[in-house]
Order: sequence, then C-alpha cells, then structure tokens
Amino acid sequence: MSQGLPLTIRNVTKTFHDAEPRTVLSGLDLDVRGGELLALAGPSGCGKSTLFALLAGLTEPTTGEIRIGGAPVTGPALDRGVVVQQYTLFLWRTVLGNVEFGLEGRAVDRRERARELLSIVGMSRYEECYPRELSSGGRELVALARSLAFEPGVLLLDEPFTGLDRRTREEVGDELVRIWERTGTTILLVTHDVEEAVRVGRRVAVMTSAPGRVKEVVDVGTRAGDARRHVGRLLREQIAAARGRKVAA
Ligand SMILES: Nc1ncnc2c1ncn2[C@@H]1O[C@H](COP(=O)(O)OP(=O)(O)OP(=O)(O)O)[C@@H](O)[C@H]1O
Repeated sequence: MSQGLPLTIRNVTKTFHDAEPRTVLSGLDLDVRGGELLALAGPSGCGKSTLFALLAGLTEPTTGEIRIGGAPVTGPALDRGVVVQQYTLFLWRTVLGNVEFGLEGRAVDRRERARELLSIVGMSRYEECYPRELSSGGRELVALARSLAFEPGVLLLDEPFTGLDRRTREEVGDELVRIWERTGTTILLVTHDVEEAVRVGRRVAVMTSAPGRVKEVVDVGTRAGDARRHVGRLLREQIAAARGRKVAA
C-alpha cells in the first residue's frame, strides 16, 4: 500500500473578493503527520469546506502555503485521493467494476487488486452487486475502496458520512479506522460532529469560528471520554464567540 505523506499547512489565509472582501481563513497552521488519521472539527461556517478545496488543489490560498509530502499543492492531483461526501459511483457498473475504474491505466492485475481493496473495506461479498442494491453505508465504503485504488499519499474526506443515520455512521467510521490501520495512508477527516471526530480521529484539530484557524490539536489516545469533553467545550466556546460577534454587529 501507499506510504502516507505528511501534510503541512502554513499560515494560510483565504479571502474571497465578492462585493466586499471577506476573509474566511486567517493564519491557519496545521501539521498532519505521514500515516496519521486526524479529524478536523469546527463550527458551521468556520471555513472547513474552504480549507478542503485548498487542500484538494481546487482553489489557491490568498497567502500561505500547503505542502503534501514536501511538495507545494498547485492543482488537483490523484495522489491526494479526494473523496467528497457526494460519492459518485457509476450506477451501471458493479461494485467490482467501480473499484476497477480507479485502477485504469495501472500496470496491475486490476481484478485481483480491486478484490483486494474490497476486502480491505469489508465489501468483498458485494462485488457483483450494483450500487442501488447497497445500503448508503455500503456505497460509502465502495467509494472509499475506489479512492484507495489511486494509492493516495493523503486521503481527504469532507464530511463523508453526512446523510447516514447515527448507527451506520458509527459503523462506517469504525471501518474507516480499520482501513487506515490496514493501509497506512494519511487521512484527514473533516467533520462538524464531535462524537465522530473523537471516535475516528487519533488527534482532533479544532477550528475557531470564522475567520477559521486551528485553535488547538487534541490527542485522543486512550482517554476518549476526556478528549470528547474537551473538544466539545472548545467547539461550544467557538459557537458562542460567533454568536457574540453576530449580536454585537
Ligand atoms: N466562493 C465563495 N465566495 C464567497 N464566500 C464564500 C465562498 N465559499 C465560501 N464562502 C463563505 O465562507 C464561509 C465559510 O464557508 P465554508 O463552507 O468553508 O464553511 P464550513 O465550515 O464548511 O461550513 P459548514 O460546516 O456549514 O459546511 C461562509 O460564510 C461562506 O459563505
């Protein structure tokens, strides 16, 4: 499997120039270690999706720098293996066919490799099914298998489990941890859900409300209960701060 690459975000600012300039991210620093599973949590509107677009190379920072494996991000690249929450499986292809698609152009036995990837995400027995025959959690796992086919150095997941019910969400989240353990890929999971951030992330970076930057990086370790309370408190403070600013304005 691929070697997980480190991701470095240095002093990133993003200002949108609409009718008037609007700074959404300001002085954001974050280090994701190679092979780490880090969750990025923040209140609604703090700029998580904006940051995700920068990491995916879809837009550029106004100032600052983003590096993956030491190389600056200058545009979209498959080695970053981006999975967005609106997974797009090909409805006319079987599960196996969908994963094989991620392997096109590779000098590998595509069928064998696709089967290996389905086994990694625990979906082997559905290989002949079509996406419509799967549960929404199952479709998410197949989308993950297809992203892993690109052997991403960093896998970016922007709220991938939105739309799943709580229980399925937990199951797919736990499966994501197992996938990460089996692959060694660096994973950045963007979420607004404290429970999910602490359950899945080995560390949790908490963002401030807009303009967003990283307020604190919390180690989850073996003290998940403490981490959950701490992350929850940090997020509540940020939400209150945002409301305070709105009331004042
Ligand atoms: N292209 C754009 N032009 C102008 N403003 C934008 C643009 N994209 C996002 N914004 C603004 O930036 C702010 C942050 O948005 P963003 O979607 O990044 O936050 P978020 O943390 O992902 O929110 P949520 O958790 O609600 O999805 C919002 O106020 C949004 O209106």
